[in-house]
Amino acid sequence: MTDYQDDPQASHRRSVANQALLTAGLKASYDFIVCGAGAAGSVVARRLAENEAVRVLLIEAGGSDEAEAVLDPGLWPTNLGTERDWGFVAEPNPHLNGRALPMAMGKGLGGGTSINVMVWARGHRADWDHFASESGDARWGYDRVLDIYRRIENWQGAPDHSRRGSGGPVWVQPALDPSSVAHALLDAASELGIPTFDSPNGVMMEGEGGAAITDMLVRNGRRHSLFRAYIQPYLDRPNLTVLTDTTVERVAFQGKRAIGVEVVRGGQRQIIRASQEVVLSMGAMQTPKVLMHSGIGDETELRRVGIPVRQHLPGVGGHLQDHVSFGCTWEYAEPIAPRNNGSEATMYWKSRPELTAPDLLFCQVEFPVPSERTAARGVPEHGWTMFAGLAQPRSRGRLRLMSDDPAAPMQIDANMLSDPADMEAALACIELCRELGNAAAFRPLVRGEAMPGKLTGDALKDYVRDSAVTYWHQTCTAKMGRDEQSVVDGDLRVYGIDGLRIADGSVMPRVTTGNTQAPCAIIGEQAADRLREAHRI
Ligand SMILES: Cc1cc2nc3c(=O)[nH]c(=O)nc-3n(C[C@H](O)[C@H](O)[C@H](O)COP(=O)(O)OP(=O)(O)OC[C@H]3O[C@@H](n4cnc5c(N)ncnc54)[C@H](O)[C@@H]3O)c2cc1C
Repeated sequence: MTDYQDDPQASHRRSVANQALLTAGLKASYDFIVCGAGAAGSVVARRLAENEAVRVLLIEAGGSDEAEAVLDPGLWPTNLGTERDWGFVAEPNPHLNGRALPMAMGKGLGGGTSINVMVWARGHRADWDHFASESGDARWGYDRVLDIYRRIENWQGAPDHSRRGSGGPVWVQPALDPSSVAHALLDAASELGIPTFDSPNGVMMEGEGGAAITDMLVRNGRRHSLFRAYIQPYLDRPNLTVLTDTTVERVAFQGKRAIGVEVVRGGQRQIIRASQEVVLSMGAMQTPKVLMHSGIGDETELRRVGIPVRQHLPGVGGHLQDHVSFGCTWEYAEPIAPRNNGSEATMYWKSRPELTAPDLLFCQVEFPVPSERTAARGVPEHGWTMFAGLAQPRSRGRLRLMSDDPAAPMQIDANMLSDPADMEAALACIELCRELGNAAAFRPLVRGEAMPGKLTGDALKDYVRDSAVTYWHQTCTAKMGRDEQSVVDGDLRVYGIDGLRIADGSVMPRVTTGNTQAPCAIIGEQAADRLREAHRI
């Protein structure tokens, strides 16, 4: 293995030549096939390929990540709506005044981690303990997960030996030299009696929450996606083939055993076999879609679109969760240029004092981020937005096939704010945002609040419905657990099927409290551990 950072040009040349050779001589069979080179898929493929005797194929529908829009941390918004975004759109939602929300997800090497905001957020202790109790497997519990985080991180901030590691592949750094507006957020939190911490990824997420400067995946001023962290240093290996621009349509079977995948590449359909296992890591929209096209899902739903049933699993495509977010915006007194990724301070807090863990999630954005509806209310030219969301929403959505054609889009019923408890939490969230943004700490920096302003009753509820957008944290559509709605067990094996596991955001029993790429890395690590154990590799 070469360290890509030490000699990037030579490594790059070697990697390109190696991958050209491997993909030109694509084999009919590999030991393991990992579908999707996003957050979790990159981790699984790398860990399997660490054993030189194991032949791994990593398949990705999108293309290269070598683009300034990917690598420059400040350019992340410019990827939305491009070929690097799947461009999903949810159904019109009556709880959002009939709005149909765009639900971007990353397409290309790195998946979401090549177009996201780079925030590194580990999830709360309670999330991981919930995963353990749902799966009945203590290895999903917080203490074990903390060990994995220590193993995978290359932490660049203040030492915290009991919680942070420094020898792993994932370079994590606190925002370097953050903007005055990020410091103001921490000061405003203190004014309200909310504790502040050195990092959002230490003790802060073991209790009630707090505020901190953001940890991010940025190295030497460039995006450090999980593909770059895990796969890039292995691209020159003979046992890891990375196949881009290739779409997995179905899993191939012999009876109830997965024996490979059916893919479309350059307009041609072909089957590539896996002698050991197939791992689905295509994200919370595409993994359930491929499962359903493979005959794994709710039998009534499958029959409705004419797909023969291989395994009845009613939870496939159900339980869709996401962090719904509402933007509150302040106008700057004088323009302040965004720094780093433009989101350098974060906060987690509670909508009700009796809660023991945060249910609200705040990422400060150093430019205005209105929804398409609230844009009409007047957006300042220069300002900042509190991107404030529900960290533990109760509403659940559902994905449905509209046809037996894998190329056809799905019906995405995101169903945000359908549970009345979510509206209550949203109102508390906006109230807290306004207290923060109007606190004394911000006064030297802002001219005033641009939106929502002092609204009450139905007008405030209307603001919630008009401003709601996705945090891009789609998860839970093939959940891990032991009830009849569960799709995978604690070892991430698909119930009723041999040789098929899922490793991505879709297996979460509930969305984690915070941004989701770090938890997806953990899911990838857990999958790899179980695979290595099962196959003694
Ligand atoms: C705009 C945006 C901003 C975000 N900001 C943050 C943030 O700051 N911090 C954070 O923690 N999280 C953030 N997220 C969320 C985070 O990136 C995702 O939760 C995470 O990437 C999900 O990981 P995953 O492994 O489930 O799937 P993904 O990373 O989405 O990877 C799935 C991969 O599978 C590929 N694929 C899909 N279908 C097929 C197919 N049929 N055949 C072959 N390949 C296929 C996709 O192209 C993709 O590369 C953001 C997401 C977006 C879109």
